[in-house]
Amino acid sequence: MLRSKAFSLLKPIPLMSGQSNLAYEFIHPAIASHGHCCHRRSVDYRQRYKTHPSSAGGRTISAPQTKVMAEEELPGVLILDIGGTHGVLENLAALLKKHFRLITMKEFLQNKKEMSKKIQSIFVFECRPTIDRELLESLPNLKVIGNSGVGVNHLDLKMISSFGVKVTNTPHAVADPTADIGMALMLASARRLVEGCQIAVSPDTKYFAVDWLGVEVTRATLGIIGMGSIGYRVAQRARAFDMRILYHNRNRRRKEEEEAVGAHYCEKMEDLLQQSDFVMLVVNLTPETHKLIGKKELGLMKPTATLINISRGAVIDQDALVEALQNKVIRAAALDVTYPEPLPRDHPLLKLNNIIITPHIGTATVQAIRMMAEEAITNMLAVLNGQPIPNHGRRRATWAFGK
Ligand SMILES: O=CC(=O)O
Repeated sequence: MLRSKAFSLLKPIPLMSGQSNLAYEFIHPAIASHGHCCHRRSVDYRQRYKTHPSSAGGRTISAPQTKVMAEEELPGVLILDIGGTHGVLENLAALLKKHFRLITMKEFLQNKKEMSKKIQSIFVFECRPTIDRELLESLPNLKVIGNSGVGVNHLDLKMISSFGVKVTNTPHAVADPTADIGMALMLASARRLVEGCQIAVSPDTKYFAVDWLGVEVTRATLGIIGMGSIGYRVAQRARAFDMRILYHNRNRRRKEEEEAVGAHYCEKMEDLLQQSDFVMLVVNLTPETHKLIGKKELGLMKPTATLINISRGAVIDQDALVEALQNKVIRAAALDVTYPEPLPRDHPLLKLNNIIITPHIGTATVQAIRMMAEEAITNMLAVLNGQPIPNHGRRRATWAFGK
């Protein structure tokens, strides 16, 4: 019961006009002024949630309890990689501060003896920083690492778990914006949007659209590899384009879920590759999915097909992709992820004209950054309070690795 109430905190609730909460601080003024976009209600977790239900917009929400803790009593969170010059990231720190005593890496290194005892959690923003054995050895009270983002391939889960530390991620916050980027890449590649922009601003005004024709997404076949919450959101969007939707996944979705988006299951990935006009990769990076798409798989795709990757770069064998694009084995590729990130400026992928590359921006939205932080905070506090992680263990589970 508590679990479902706590999870309801994660669902979008329309922001009321005049509502003063943290969610509001995180919205770009241009969006906030319209007052119609959906955001989750921000809750002060210093007020422990022994909850009573109330209703907002037909949904049950949990009202926080009253006790507010002093800063010194708050659990310490070490923050990694909150850099940048944007107000959004400062707001992120402000959001964490409402629930934790914030300790920056600089502060920790300056006063290791005192700080190391206070740190009970680590907040990881962006997937770049690594957490090594040495850091873990110096934090005797560490209980949880809250990863802000769904992919945790940058963390050594086995090593972290051996310290009795849990790792949580944020699949709910990332699903919609990442699915949006998948659709954006598919449409941009199909209609050669980037080339179009370049031509429109080039000094040569005599151009003919017939020289760079695109292909249509509407009624084409989309093959989704990886039908987790992001893949499913892609299918929901693709349905609006009357696309024929195929999917391949370790586990087949329930019949009602397939029917709701009109998706057909391909037990064999090969069948999906052979039939699809657009193949979208939405899997987690694991040893099983490392270089899942190589020369053989690219060879199975139609010469008119486009490969889109919104998961992790290493899911594709990039050398094989370069060769396939150079030899027109497939029509085009559109990647939000590569390895490494960014690619070296002389990388052969950057020299091709049948590719679009974006710099890993699947969750780079004002809303997603805030929602990821809130989801991570909810997870970290659940672990620290000895409570179940909201929605953990369901199909679209928040991961919680470790003992
Ligand atoms: O790449 C983004 C994420 O892992 O959420």
